[in-house]
Amino acid sequence: MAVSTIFAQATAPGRAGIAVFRISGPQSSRVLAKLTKSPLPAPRRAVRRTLWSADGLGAEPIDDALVIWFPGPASFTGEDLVELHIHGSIAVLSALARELKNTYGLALAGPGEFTRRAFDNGKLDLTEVEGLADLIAAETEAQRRQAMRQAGGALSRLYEGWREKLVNALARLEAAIDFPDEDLPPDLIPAVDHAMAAAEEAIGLHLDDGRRGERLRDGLSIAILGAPNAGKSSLLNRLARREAAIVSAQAGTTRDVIELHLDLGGYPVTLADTAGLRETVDAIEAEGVKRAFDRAAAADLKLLVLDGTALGTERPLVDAETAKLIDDDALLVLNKADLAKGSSGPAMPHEIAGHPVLAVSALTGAGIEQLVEALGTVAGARLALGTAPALTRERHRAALERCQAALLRGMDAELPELKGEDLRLAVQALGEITGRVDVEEILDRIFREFCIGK
Ligand SMILES: Nc1nc2c(ncn2[C@@H]2O[C@H](COP(=O)(O)OP(=O)(O)OP(=O)(O)O)[C@@H](O)[C@H]2O)c(=O)[nH]1
Ligand SMILES: [K+]
Ligand SMILES: [Mg+2]
Repeated sequence: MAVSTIFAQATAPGRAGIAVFRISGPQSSRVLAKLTKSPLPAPRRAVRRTLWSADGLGAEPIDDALVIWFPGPASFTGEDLVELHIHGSIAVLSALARELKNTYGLALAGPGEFTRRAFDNGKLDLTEVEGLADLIAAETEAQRRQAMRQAGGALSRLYEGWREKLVNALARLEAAIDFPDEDLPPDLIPAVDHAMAAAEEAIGLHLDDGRRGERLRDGLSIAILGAPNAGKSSLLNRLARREAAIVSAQAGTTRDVIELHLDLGGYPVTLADTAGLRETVDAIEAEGVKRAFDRAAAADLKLLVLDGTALGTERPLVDAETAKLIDDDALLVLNKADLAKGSSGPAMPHEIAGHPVLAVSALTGAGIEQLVEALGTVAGARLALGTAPALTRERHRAALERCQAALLRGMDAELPELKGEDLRLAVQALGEITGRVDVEEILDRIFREFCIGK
């Protein structure tokens, strides 16, 4: 089937100084020459050209543009490709789109179609495609760095490296099975087992990373929890620097979980305000409290807000419901320090139940800087990029777990045929991650180099 030539606006919709159109496919050069009424410019050089409309009665200029000609395969898609940098007005954009469709019969690209073509033409593998998608979606510095690594092939090299070693082991094993009469080295099976064990160990270490790569993509989830009126919503607003949640003196104000995203020192964080924890007969509030506990269980970090005005009174500083949530993933915050800290008042505690406590005032902003710093430290510790590339997607995790299981089975298998089958499944699972799957092709290549006197 003939490959179609597609076009799309590469920049975001709406009015802008400049917008970029991309055209990819076999018709690209013809369209560019006709559209500019000029010969093709030198490859990969930006040149200024008038774009002409051939639509309607007489020729008419559409826009004054910068055009770049990328002959395939040295282009993003691997096909002949053209970039048109035009003025980003709605009228120019629609005039050009109309021209490309009506005069040249080009098809508007579907979502991801340019990248799909890049993948089909071997310009990117699947992890690189995903890295590119993450780079485009990156909101914080750490996300950008992780995405850049992956788009640059760091994960691809890691997984392909493991796969290549396993394919080699598989080729040797298959040779032993297919040519049993030949004199094969006696240490062949142990060597295959050794290769499987080494890969299994490396994959195990990679899987056991506290999900930091996946967390970095999603953001660290922090839940703000505590008794009614402790000042949770006030704290959320203070951290967000806007009035995101309703604050009132009435206990039981917040019902729904209110979520917002923050950039904490380059790390993405999802902050959730929740209903005040208490036993209640109000059905709606009770549902809110249930959701708060659910959120507490799902959160990476719990920010437990205590009401500092309870200091030096009969009221307990830590209420029974909040006490249930104190564990290693909890950070205690003593709010309303502005009220609690009088010259005659009781001293602020620095720890409760062995957990450090930060004194803050959501009202005045006192202590908030220290709190942000503490949260940033936690986010950094949980999300920071290590030297080895991190696992970033559930899809990869699932395939790696399948690979690992196959390796463990295969290492135990007595029969070489069964060992080989598991090894083949392990190789297959790794190949699915990058999308470079064809085992047979690699086996053929390796077999050809195999010298068994045949
Ligand atoms: N003085 C003082 N008042 C505060 C502070 N933080 C919150 N408040 C007040 O405490 C009351 C309750 O604040 P909220 O932020 O609504 O408390 P909450 O924990 O979200 O309450 P619920 O949603 O009902 O559980 C409001 O009147 C706030 O103005 C603080 O740091 N200092
Ligand atoms: K309240
Ligand atoms: Mg609230």
